[in-house]
Amino acid sequence: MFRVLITDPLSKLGIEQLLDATDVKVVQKTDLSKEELLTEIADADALIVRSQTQVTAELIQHAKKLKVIGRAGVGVDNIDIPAATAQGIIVVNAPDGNTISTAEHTFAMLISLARNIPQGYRSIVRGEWNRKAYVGVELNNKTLGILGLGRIGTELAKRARAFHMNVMAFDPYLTEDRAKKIGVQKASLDHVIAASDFITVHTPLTKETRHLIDAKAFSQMKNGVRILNCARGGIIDENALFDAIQSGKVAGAALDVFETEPPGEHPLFTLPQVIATPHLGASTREAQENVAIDVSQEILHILRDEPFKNAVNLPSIPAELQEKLRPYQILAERLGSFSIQSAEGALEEITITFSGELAEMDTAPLSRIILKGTLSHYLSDVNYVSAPYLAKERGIKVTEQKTSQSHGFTHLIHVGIRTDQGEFIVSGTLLNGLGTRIVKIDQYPVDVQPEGHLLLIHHYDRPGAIGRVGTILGDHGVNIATMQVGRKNIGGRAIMMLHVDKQVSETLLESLEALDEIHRVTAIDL
Ligand SMILES: NC(=O)C1=CN([C@@H]2O[C@H](COP(=O)(O)OP(=O)(O)OC[C@H]3O[C@@H](n4cnc5c(N)ncnc54)[C@H](O)[C@@H]3O)[C@@H](O)[C@H]2O)C=CC1
Ligand SMILES: O=C(O)CCC(=O)C(=O)O
Repeated sequence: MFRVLITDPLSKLGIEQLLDATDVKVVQKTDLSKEELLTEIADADALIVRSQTQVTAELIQHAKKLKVIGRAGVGVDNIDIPAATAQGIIVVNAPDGNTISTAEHTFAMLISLARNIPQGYRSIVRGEWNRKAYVGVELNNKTLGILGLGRIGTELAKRARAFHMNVMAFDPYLTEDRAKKIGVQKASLDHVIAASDFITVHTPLTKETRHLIDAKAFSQMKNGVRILNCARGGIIDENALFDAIQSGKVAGAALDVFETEPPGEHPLFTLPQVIATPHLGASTREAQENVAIDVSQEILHILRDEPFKNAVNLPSIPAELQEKLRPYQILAERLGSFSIQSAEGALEEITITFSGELAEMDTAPLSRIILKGTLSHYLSDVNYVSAPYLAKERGIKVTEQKTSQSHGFTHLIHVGIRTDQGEFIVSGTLLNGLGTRIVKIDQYPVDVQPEGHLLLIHHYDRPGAIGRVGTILGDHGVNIATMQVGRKNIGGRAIMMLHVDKQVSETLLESLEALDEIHRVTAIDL
């Protein structure tokens, strides 16, 4: 039974599939203290949050069983992604469900800002009738500058175009083609900042976007510019905004998000030019249902080991590709494990080569699995989320390459290991109907099923060597299930690959290594 902990309010309808699942126990506890949260997380398999719960490295450390953190929404800046990745926890979000609601909210803020609607309302309910104080501006023919033309920025642009605004956008990933399709002018950051009557930000909050709009940016803007932030507090420097409004440079600002939430009695609220909402961008019935449905679905897929799509700390893999790669997973993991157990010395580099039909596919997920297989030999709790991170942290170079040459096989995976003591390479394939096979160890062709207890023996090709190995194994009560011998030339170096029925002892390995014709014996357990 999977325990799914939900610590922020979520749509009940949206989480119905979790509540109905017979393999899931849903625990919904909001407004938990830090201590309560640390206790609750200890035995949770999945955690679902919105933006309130701060998923810190400390919280993640207390999560002993956690496989997945689900964010019912877009922004994951309340989740310590590197800490989750290091601990092998998948982070998923619901990127599409609240796009329309947030774009509509931003548009509502845009009109409210242009026409002083909140200020007018506040005045009239105070009993005033002050029409002169709240004269606004039209949107028609004005320039809207959008920083970040992703999902929300794009939907906002469409709405602004319908109001006959000129829309200008800066986004590092915006192509001329896409800009044309959406009907916006692609421009540099400086140009958008200098030419817009309204500027709205729709980027995530990252190191690069923190204070994207600062005092210098304000100084480059048109006089009387109006600013909107319905993305994340911190993208706009709030102190600089305060100064820019006071100096008259900025005519008004509409804010849905704040550097600290809740913002309390914020100095910006003392300025009549500022209108604000308490992070309501995604607060519609529809958006909340959508994101809860999406994130619940992803959580179920991950817990049940099924294909999923919206991982933030893993490259997204289309379900169709996941299905295609699935048969290779066992081979990949076993090759990773085999290679590291066979090599001697401290691991420095892993080179993974995909050949034949695999060279045509996106094999990055298989590389992660191979890496997991390799690193698991040294480290506990490695999974395919944390494996690349852990390799990098330890200075292990990982290279993936592809070649069309598959030496008569439809596909091959080669795993090359370089340690401080030498190099080792193993190649494997999936034989139609016959399962996984190791087909080459270093330069020796073999045909070995990568499973169970194996003995890899490097020896010199001399008469009697095989017999003596058999005798020693027999003396230690170890039965040989299969045996393969590979050599390059008569009397030269050779290998024996044995499947044995049980794990072998250190004493047995030492007895084998004591034989003259043997120079190395490695026990491998897969
Ligand atoms: N107020 C609210 O309730 C909500 C706020 N949000 C916020 O809105 C943000 C945007 O959401 P989506 O449009 O769904 O995300 P998205 O990922 O579709 O779009 C973000 C865009 O920002 C661009 N970008 C990244 N760095 C940039 C930079 N330095 N300069 C210019 N552009 C940059 C990206 O290329 C991307 O196109 C989210 O990250 C989230 O923080 C999202 C939903 C609700
Ligand atoms: O959960 C919420 O209401 C906040 C939505 C949001 O900010 C996001 O999806 O990034």
